[in-house]
Amino acid sequence: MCPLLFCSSRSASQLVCLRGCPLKFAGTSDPSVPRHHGSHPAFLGPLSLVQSALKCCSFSSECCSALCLFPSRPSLVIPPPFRPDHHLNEFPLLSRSAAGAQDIIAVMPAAVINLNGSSSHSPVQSVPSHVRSICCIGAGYVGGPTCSVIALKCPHIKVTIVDVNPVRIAAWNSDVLPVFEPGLDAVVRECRGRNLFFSTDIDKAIQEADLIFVSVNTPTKTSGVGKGFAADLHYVEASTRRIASVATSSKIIVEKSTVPCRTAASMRTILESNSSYTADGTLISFQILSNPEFLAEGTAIRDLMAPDRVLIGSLDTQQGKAAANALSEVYQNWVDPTKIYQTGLWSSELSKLAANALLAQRISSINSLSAICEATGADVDEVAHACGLDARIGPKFLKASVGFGGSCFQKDILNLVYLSESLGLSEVADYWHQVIKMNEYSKSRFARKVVSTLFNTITMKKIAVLGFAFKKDTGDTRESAAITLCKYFRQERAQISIYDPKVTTNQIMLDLTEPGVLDDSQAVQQQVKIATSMKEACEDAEAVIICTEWDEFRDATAQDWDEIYRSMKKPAFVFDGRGIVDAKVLRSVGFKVHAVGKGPLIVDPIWA
Ligand SMILES: NC(=O)C1=CN([C@@H]2O[C@H](COP(=O)(O)OP(=O)(O)OC[C@H]3O[C@@H](n4cnc5c(N)ncnc54)[C@H](O)[C@@H]3O)[C@@H](O)[C@H]2O)C=CC1
Ligand SMILES: O=C(O)[C@H]1O[C@H](OP(=O)(O)OP(=O)(O)OC[C@H]2O[C@@H](n3ccc(=O)[nH]c3=O)[C@H](O)[C@@H]2O)[C@H](O)[C@@H](O)[C@@H]1O
Repeated sequence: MCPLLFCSSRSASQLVCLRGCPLKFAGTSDPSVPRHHGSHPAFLGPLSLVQSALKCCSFSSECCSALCLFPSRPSLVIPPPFRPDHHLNEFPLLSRSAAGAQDIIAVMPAAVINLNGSSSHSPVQSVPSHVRSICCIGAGYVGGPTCSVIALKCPHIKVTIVDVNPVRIAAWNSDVLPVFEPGLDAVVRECRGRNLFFSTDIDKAIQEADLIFVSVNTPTKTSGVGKGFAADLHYVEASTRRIASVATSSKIIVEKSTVPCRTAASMRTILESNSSYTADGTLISFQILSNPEFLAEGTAIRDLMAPDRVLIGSLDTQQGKAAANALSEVYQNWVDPTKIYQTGLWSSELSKLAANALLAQRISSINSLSAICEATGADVDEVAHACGLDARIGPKFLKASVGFGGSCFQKDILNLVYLSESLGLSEVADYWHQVIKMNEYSKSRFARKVVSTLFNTITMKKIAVLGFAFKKDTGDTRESAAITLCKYFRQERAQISIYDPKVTTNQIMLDLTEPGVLDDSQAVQQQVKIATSMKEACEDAEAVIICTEWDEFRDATAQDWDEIYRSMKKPAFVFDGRGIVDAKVLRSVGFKVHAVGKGPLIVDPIWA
């Protein structure tokens, strides 16, 4: 006899198994069995029994369509959509075994959800066609500035930015914002308290919102499958599950985080598998959009105010398009409609990875050429300019450097490499991986040049590092080339003095300490000193290393450099990793200068 209980539809008295076995149904009088739309479960029992019953019974859309899980609390009812054509493995809760062996599973005779996400039985609440309230999950470098600008440009929309990190939220509510970004303070000052709010009350903000941006971090995985390459999506999944569990009305969910191609499908499965009903019994629904962010740090406000394009990916369905139009309407408050490009979901997701890969590829390309320039006497700036004059190539993003940094280029390319490998496209994976390898090479080549030039040893020598952020006009140090260089100098047992106008001492110390290495933080304290000015950093140093292109380094006068030169040990070297100083001026002051991508004959004869 089949051990599972079946209740044919709304009557607890008609007890019969789908295979016709006689059954007794004990569950319906049990107060812990939830009622859903007034219905009793079609199946009820522990997970393993439900699974075996699902295997042995043929399903019909009339009798059961949704699955409920109520492990410990009867109130935790999570009814995912179930299509009659679903294979058992597609049954989200069962295949991912969100349920434990002892959990009781009920299959409810509820709505039949078809492929388009609409219900053929229960009424479904559509997502809003106009946005009056926005929630942004993730108050980071992207969520904060992006939604602050939306609040500025859309005073009729209430924008609430939420985060699990109370310290971050407190900072957003203070006079010292957690993100340094030119122009951001003014935007936040104008909108905060008007239609812009920062909060840790995530559930309330979710419930109030018509549209939710998911703008959480998606770092490279550091363990498990795909370690070192794949994106860690657990923050995205946690946010999605939270939305599903607390939403009380239909919503547009927008992927703002950079994610691997087809992540929207996973989010959709989670949301649909866990969606609930409104107070009046209508099934709530979600439309998922991809709206990747293309802002660059340091110019975020400018990029957000006047974006090259706004990309919105949606499902090619009526509901999908309607949701995309609702988001487009938000942007049209300040963005020209011709700049808003609507695509399919997967194209939009992939375009973000592709754009970053193509940008980083240009930098690795010019950096590879800078090595040839240094070996031949060519000047990389001249080469870049000459190439960039070709309209097909264009002049931007061809500035040779010590190597690119930032939180995204490396992680997104590694993600693309992983995606290509997973698709069996190993040649494609190798191709993009080379962009990262070239970047690593650029950093190590530069570091080796410093050591070899300083007579093959920097042990106990003072090295001044100017700039620690990964680029100017940001306090962000993620993947900064300065970290790689300083770690290299630490291994060579140099004394390092660092000055950056925006990066805090704590952040620098944290970045330079090897995690898990005993006493390393003390060693860093002894080896690394933080200066409060460029001149202080350079005093008594043997070499100055320019890692970040801050304006104050570029704009230092001949007199400033002369003062620095006089305070340093001789010979005094400058290694310009950003190509920002005038080598001729510095040489006239007395420095030996090495600039990335400048041949020795042009810069200085010391390496000839
Ligand atoms: N930083 C940048 O310039 C750009 C980043 N992106 C992408 O945007 C996404 C976010 O990046 P960032 O803002 O730089 O990251 P971030 O690390 O600065 O901020 C992410 C925030 O999300 C919060 N968070 C994580 N899980 C949460 C949850 N379940 N509930 C509530 N809050 C949660 C974290 O506490 C953190 O404050 C990433 O996918 C990134 O690739 C895209 C374009 C530019
Ligand atoms: O997805 C992201 O996170 C973002 O990544 C980059 O923005 P970001 O990393 O903030 O800054 P970039 O200006 O792109 O600079 C990245 C790194 O490349 C270096 N770079 C840039 C340009 C160049 O010509 N040469 C060069 O070495 C910069 O100094 C920096 O270290 C992209 O430019 C953004 O469009 C994208 O949204």
